[in-house]
Amino acid sequence: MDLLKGAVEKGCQQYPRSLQTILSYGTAGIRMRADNLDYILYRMGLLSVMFSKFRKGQVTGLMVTASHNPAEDNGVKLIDTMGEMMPIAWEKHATQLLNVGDDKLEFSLEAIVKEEGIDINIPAVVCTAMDTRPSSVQLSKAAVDGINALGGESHNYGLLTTPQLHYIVCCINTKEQYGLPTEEGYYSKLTSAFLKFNKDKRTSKYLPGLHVDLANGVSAPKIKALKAYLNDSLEINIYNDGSSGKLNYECGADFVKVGQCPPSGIDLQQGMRCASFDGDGDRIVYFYKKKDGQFALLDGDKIATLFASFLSDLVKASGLKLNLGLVQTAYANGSSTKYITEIMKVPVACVPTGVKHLHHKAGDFDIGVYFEANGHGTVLFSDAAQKSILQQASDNSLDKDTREVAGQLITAMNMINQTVGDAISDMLLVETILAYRDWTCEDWDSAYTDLPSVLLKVKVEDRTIVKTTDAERKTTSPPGLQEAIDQLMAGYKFGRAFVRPSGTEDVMRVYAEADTKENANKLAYEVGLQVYDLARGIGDKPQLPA
Ligand SMILES: CC(=O)N[C@H]1[C@@H](OP(=O)(O)O)O[C@H](CO)[C@@H](O)[C@@H]1O
Repeated sequence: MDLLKGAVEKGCQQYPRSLQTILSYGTAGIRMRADNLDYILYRMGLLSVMFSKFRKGQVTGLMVTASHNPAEDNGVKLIDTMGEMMPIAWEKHATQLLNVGDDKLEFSLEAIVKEEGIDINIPAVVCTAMDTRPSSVQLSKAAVDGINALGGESHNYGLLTTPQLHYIVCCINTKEQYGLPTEEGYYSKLTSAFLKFNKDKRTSKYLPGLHVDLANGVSAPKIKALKAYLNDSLEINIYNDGSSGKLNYECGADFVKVGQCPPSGIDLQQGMRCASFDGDGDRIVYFYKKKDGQFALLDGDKIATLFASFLSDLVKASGLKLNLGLVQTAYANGSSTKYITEIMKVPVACVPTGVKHLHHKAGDFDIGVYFEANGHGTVLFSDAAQKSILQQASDNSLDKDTREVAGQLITAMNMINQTVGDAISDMLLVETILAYRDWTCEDWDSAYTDLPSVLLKVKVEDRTIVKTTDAERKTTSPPGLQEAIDQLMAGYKFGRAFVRPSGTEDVMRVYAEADTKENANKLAYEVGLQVYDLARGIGDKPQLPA
């Protein structure tokens, strides 16, 4: 294993492991806090080469991207696109490889080779990309050094959104069946579908103007590039483009969703249809001002129901027998789940937090729509579904209308980035559906009314003592916590609450919803106090949300 030895020796000299490191493989990839982050990227470079070899030379992707939390300046999120998404089974390797000391690195690599039966002589290819943080340049270099040190071929795509890198990796691995493996290929695939669907649109209520907050992140240059392909069929007004302002600070999807308010920079007026992306372009939420002047959020749940109802109408009209399902997490608003199951009659699955869980589950359906409430999601079409839709569209024995509906499904499929949740692609599909139905935001929002909900964070000594089950909706430890939550929930109309350790921050998250905002706040606060008391809280006790 000279190759391993060489890679380890070189790497440990140039990128020695930091002594102060906190690492975990959480909901969104590797979370890290260290004096020098470079060594982590170097090791991820090594791991992505291993993965490419494991996949018999298929291309792997490595995205250097920041946390959605602007307060965590020293925290970095690293997403391994690994073709589609890092398989959950490989997370243990990532955690292990990143946590061992320099002296154990070689041993750790050998263990992966052995356990996964990797042929080390197979050539490996890794595509890298990064977001706009100044540190990304240095971090990408370390990743590329790691890739090259293990004999991997690296292709650096520079600045991309996370979903763009996923798309490119997928195009390469499918031998361009999915599209052309370039940024231009990406814009061209998505926008051709958008223009095709919207070419005859005649709307009176829907107006093509959209106001988009880009979180001062990498989507800003990308949306500018996209606009050139849209021929003014969608007017996009850009805010928070990074020319001033800090990444995700007082802007972006997370800020808008959690704070239930517009981002800084947008002076929200009635009649404006707005959207907020997150920093690396994989989440989107919409918002607008209601007639009564209230701020209204159209979050991932609302986007999911919009997509599912649209696709389900098309499937019904096409006569195709395809099972369409929706995947959510415990954070989905109770009203959305009720609406989907009882009114739309679409099956719903609930999985643990983190897009990797939703993505995998969506594969159980012919058409699987998945979204986290925070706006992270997409739609997957099974191979069989794609085949039957394509067949139907070209079956001349069928009437023209039926063939046309199948054609519309194909166009929608081409607009969707099926590799991962993608703010750009989701935005194009939302706009298409609103135009198709000639809907305003109010029309879209009227499907169901969200129950008031609230999110709290509680600091605890050790968040790993809290264990959950039932897709994180119940705790099994510490003893007594679930019983306490059950009792509190019973005291509120439509009361629902759960707690789980965050996978991206060093906190416990508390979620509560109830019939009124005041009750949701009270329930979250009371549950927060129980977490503080029973799970060894530290620092200030939770406060009643304002
Ligand atoms: C309540 C919430 O929004 N949790 C987010 C957040 O994870 P936590 O494990 O809750 O810290 O970040 C993840 C990555 O972006 C995202 O997948 C997830 O939905």
